Amino acid sequence: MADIGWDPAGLERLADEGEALHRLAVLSAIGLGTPHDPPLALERLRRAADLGHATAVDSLALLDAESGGLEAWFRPPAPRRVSEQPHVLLADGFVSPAICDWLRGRAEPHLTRAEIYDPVSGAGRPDPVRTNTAFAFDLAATDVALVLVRERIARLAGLPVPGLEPCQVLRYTPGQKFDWHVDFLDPAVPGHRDDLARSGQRIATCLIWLNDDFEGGETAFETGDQRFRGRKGDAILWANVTPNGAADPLTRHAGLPPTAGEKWILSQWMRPRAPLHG
Ligand SMILES: O=C(O)CCC(=O)C(=O)O
Ligand SMILES: [Fe+2]
Repeated sequence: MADIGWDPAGLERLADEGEALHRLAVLSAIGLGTPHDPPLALERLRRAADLGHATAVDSLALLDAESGGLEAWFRPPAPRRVSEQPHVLLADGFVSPAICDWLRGRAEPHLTRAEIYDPVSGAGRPDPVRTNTAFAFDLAATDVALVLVRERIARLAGLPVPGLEPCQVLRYTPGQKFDWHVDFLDPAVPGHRDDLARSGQRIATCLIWLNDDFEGGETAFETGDQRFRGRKGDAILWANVTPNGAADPLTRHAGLPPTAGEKWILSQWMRPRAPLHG
C-alpha cells in the first residue's frame, strides 16, 4: 500500500481512515503543518480509535485514565531544586507509571546502539563512551501521548515546544553506561558550529525515570560528586548553561552503569527555538 504521508491536506482527504486520523491527531498535537490544537488532537484520536486504529485505542485509554484533563496536564507542579551548581531540579511523580510503561513499550522494538555526536563532523557515531541502547522517536513512531509528555516537559522547563529535540528512550543493562560528558555543544568545536547556528544551544536536559527496579545506575554530576536516582515517573531537569547563557562546564555528568536490573529513562534535550531552515 502506498504511504499516505504526513501532509495535513492530503490526510484530511482521507480523514475517514483510522491511520490518516491518527496522523492528523499527532500533527495537531505537535502543531506540525497545522495549528497546535491539543483538544482537536484528542478528538481526532477518539475518531481514529472508533475506527479501530490500535495505537489510537491504546493511547486514548491511557490518556483517559489520567486525571485532570489537559488543563492539569499542561500545568505540572513546580520542580524542587536539588543542586545549585549545576542548576538541577527534581519533579516527583511527573508522569504516571502507566505513561512510563507506555513510553518504554513504544521504544522497545526500535532500540539500537546509542551514539554520540562526533566532535569533528557533528554526525552521530557509536563510541565506547556510550554503551547503552536507545531509540530517538521519529514521526512514524510518535503518538499523541508522547507528544503530550513532551509538551509537559517543555512547560516544566519553561521552554518552547518547537525547541525540543527528538526525544530518546535509553535502556541500560548491567554494566552499560553513558560515560562522563556534557550535553551542551561547544562553540569551539568545528562540528558543532552549524548545528548551533541552526538550532541554538542545548540549554536544558530532562530525564524521566521509566522504572526503578534496578541497582546503581545513578545520574551523576562531577561537581560536588552528586548522584540522583528517582522513582518511576519522577523527572530530573537541569540547565546546561549559566544564567547568562554560556555553556556551563559544571554540568559534566554521566549515566552510571546499573549493577543489577535494567535502567530505562526518557531523555529530552532542549533548545531555545525550532531549527532555522535555508
Ligand atoms: O542515563 C543517564 O542517567 C544520563 C543520560 C544523559 O546524560 C543524557 O541523556 O544526556
Ligand atoms: Fe547527558
